[in-house]
Amino acid sequence: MKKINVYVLSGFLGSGKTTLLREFISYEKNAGRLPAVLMNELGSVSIDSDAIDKGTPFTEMLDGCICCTIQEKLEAQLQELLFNYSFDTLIIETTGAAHPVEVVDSIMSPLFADRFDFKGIVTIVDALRWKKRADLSPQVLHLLREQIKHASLILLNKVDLINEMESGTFVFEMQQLNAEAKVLLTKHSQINFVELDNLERIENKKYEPSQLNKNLSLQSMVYTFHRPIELEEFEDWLKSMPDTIFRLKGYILFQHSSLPYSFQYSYGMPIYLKEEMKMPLNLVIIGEGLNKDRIRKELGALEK
Ligand SMILES: Nc1nc2c(ncn2[C@@H]2O[C@H](COP(=O)(O)OP(=O)(O)OP(=O)(O)O)[C@@H](O)[C@H]2O)c(=O)[nH]1
Repeated sequence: MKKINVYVLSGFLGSGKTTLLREFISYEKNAGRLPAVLMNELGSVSIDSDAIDKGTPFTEMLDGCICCTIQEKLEAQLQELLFNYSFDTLIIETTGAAHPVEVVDSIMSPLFADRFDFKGIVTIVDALRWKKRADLSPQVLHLLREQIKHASLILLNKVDLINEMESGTFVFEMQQLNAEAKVLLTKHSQINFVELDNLERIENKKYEPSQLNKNLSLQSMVYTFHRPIELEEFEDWLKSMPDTIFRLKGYILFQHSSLPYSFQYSYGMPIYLKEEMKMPLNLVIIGEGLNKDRIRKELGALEK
């Protein structure tokens, strides 16, 4: 039986993993291969699954964060996929808060290691976040470095938001952390996917997941809107948010429109896209040491 090629997409919250995933799925299909997707999301409601078209085998692990049971859950998901579908490529999008090596350990489980050919970890780095990394807590910075260190291919993404000199410096910094991986400069995670055919697995690098998990206090919450809100008031709220809120995504209904907007926010960049149908008005919020009561109160006040 031909083995299934497995790729792990890693990278911090909002770096561009789902953007890459979408293109990767199309590339595989155009090459005549059937891809399957396993998504591991930090939030307890699904937002990114909209990126996957209906014909693609797909399984999702919600709230699958950095807890000690991640491997068990992942193994169950992998088994479910293998049992229910036949496919040629498996793309695993890890939560931005995950250590990619933990995910790789699950793929290597004796339960099905013979079915998989693990190709490597692709790590996407948000260039703007890297530029401002001094603002991050030591734990988050450590996670970012680990994601870079264990990659077979590194995409320094969002280069439209930095200048050329910064790009050069950052590539050098990535290479200092990981001399074996190739570093590509990308916009919207656009790459020549032939790069992925030539990936070489990088192994035997030390990592200490238990220590990482213990100290990292990333949390997520979901706020469900019941009424439309004012765009301007929402933007004021965004500006008042602490820097430790890293990522927002979901659907919001504004007073000026009868249909909701999909909303994405990472590193100071809000993006609104109008939807064509009604969506559940859930907003996923991810950050370090979230003050959930306060956030609920503030968003609640926008609904009045
Ligand atoms: N300016 C700019 N924005 C980008 C680029 N790539 C992605 N984005 C935007 O960044 C946001 C996050 O992108 P995603 O692909 O959803 O990131 P992700 O890593 O999957 O996010 P999580 O799943 O929450 O960790 C989206 O609004 C993208 O449109 C880029 O190269 N430049």
